Amino acid sequence: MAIETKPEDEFDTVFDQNDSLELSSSHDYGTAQARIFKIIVIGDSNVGKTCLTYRFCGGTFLKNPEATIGVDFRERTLQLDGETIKLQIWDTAGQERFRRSMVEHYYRSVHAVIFVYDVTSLSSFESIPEWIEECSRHCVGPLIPRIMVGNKSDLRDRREVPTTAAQCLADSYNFPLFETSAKDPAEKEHVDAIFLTLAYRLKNHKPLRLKQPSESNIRQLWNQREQEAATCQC
Ligand SMILES: Nc1nc2c(ncn2[C@@H]2O[C@H](COP(=O)(O)OP(=O)(O)OP(=O)(O)O)[C@@H](O)[C@H]2O)c(=O)[nH]1
Ligand SMILES: [Mg+2]
Repeated sequence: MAIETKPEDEFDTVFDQNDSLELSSSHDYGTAQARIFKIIVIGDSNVGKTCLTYRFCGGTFLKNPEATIGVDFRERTLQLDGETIKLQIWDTAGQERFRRSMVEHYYRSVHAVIFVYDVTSLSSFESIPEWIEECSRHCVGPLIPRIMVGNKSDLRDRREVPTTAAQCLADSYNFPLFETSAKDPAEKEHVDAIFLTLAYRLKNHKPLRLKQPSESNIRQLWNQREQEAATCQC
């Protein structure tokens, strides 16, 4: 899957400009006023991180996604209370072999973290504490907003993780919990709401400006990612 450095091109075609949540596409990409926030999305492989971030940034369900190698970047610009906020979303690889060399990059200067599990996979839910630990090991401070998302709620007959258990875990960490589906079009606004929750929190609590990653930084990550893909035995 190609790295996405300029997703705004596709925003123009897929976003509903009359969105009731007052989200805008990226016509104002690059404006000096925009505050930029880096959000990383982590969790086991196959839980739907790519589909969730694609749903939020691209507006549709991504059919036949490939396993993420290293990281894919997505972006969406929002107008919140008259302010332009740019969410720079790092869709990370769940597979250890595809993420190993990138982990340091993920956590550097992160503003918020989304932990994703699959409600039809108990093991992905049981991994959440390990992902939280990894986050702490990389010095992500307690003031960095974190949320937990149980994806694939459309697969009602295959559910393995009860909401009560998930709520219990989320409460123990003091994280908000969302259950949703990247696939179900009826959940589109709910997916938006997850990211909006973070955006509002960041907007109200984070005055700092994140420097836009330079083309050369992105190129460096991309090269690293391609090297990994080339040496992969599968
Ligand atoms: N039914 C259903 N399937 C989903 C949903 N989200 C993702 N999927 C499917 O789950 C599989 C994995 O989705 P991805 O988004 O690639 O998962 P990922 O977490 O990015 O995986 P890695 O990149 O390997 O870490 C794909 O077959 C998707 O079609 C959902 O909400 N409902
Ligand atoms: Mg992925």
